[in-house]
Amino acid sequence: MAPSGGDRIPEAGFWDLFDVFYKDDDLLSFNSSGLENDLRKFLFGQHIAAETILKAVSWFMKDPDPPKPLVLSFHGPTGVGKSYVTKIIARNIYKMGGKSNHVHTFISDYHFPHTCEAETHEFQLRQWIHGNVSSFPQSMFIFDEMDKMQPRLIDAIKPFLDYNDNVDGVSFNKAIFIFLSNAGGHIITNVTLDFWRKGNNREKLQLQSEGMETQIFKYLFNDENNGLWHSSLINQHLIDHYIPFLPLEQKHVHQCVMAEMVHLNITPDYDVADKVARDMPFFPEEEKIFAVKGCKSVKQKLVWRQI
Ligand SMILES: Nc1ncnc2c1ncn2[C@@H]1O[C@H](COP(=O)(O)OP(=O)(O)OP(=O)(O)O)[C@@H](O)[C@H]1O
Repeated sequence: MAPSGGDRIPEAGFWDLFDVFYKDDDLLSFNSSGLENDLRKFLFGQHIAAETILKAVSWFMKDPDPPKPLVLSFHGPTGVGKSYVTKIIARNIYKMGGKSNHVHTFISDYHFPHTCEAETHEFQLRQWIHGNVSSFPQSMFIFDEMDKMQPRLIDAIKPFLDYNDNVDGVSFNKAIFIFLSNAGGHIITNVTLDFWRKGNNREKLQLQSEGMETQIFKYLFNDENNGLWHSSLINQHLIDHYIPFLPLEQKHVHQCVMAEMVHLNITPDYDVADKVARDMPFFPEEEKIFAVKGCKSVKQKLVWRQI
């Protein structure tokens, strides 16, 4: 009964009815090499994200007494694997992976559409998180379109993210919070493009290259149009890692097509994958180096070819 199932956040107290379902032990014994293998095998073209996520999640999962919950903020253009990687993380933590009752996904526009109901949403969101963590401390909360979230709601979850022994008798220090957004995506794209134009090997691009991490941080700190700016999450340093997802090139889209063929039980065909990848739109106008939609709609293109 997580919001990811398409349900609105229920009335306060509603989750008490489901307490019994949260008693099951859905946790896997965490193994960092399992996560490493999955990231290496299934996540294409995201060496910075893969490395940072592996270190952050492994360190956190192995700590028997973390001082605060793990808070990750994923940034990047569309279709480059931000949501996808949350599933990879989830399946290395929970037996039921992303379908676990302990993985809760909130989509700003869907779950919190009306500013006028902010007070109700704020209350329900707090209740939902508090209730779930009190039943299952290792819960995971994913906030999609975080930059569009009302600052008031972001501030509502702040006490859960901080260095607190407990909030109303519940410790949140074993929970994981992941924020997804396109905020800062243009900075990541520009840095990657500059790097490419200088003839550098993409894999040599690092979090600190061209001050990328600082640039993202500064942008979030200064851009009045994104919800994070208005909240105090950034200046109170409650986010542990800002993780950039790079724009994908044609070879990565090709890898996505090959993976999707396996997923769809189609015999993988390198040439067909090549055609599908080439058919996707690329930018900038002159060089056509990055996929406009990343690996989004690869599945639709493939299915379309099968009809
Ligand atoms: N780097 C990648 N490696 C492997 N598959 C990928 C990658 N990026 C995207 N995909 C595929 O494309 C689909 C769409 O990607 P995803 O939903 O993760 O994009 P996103 O970065 O969250 O985009 P948005 O910002 O628009 O929400 C995924 O389900 C996955 O199948």
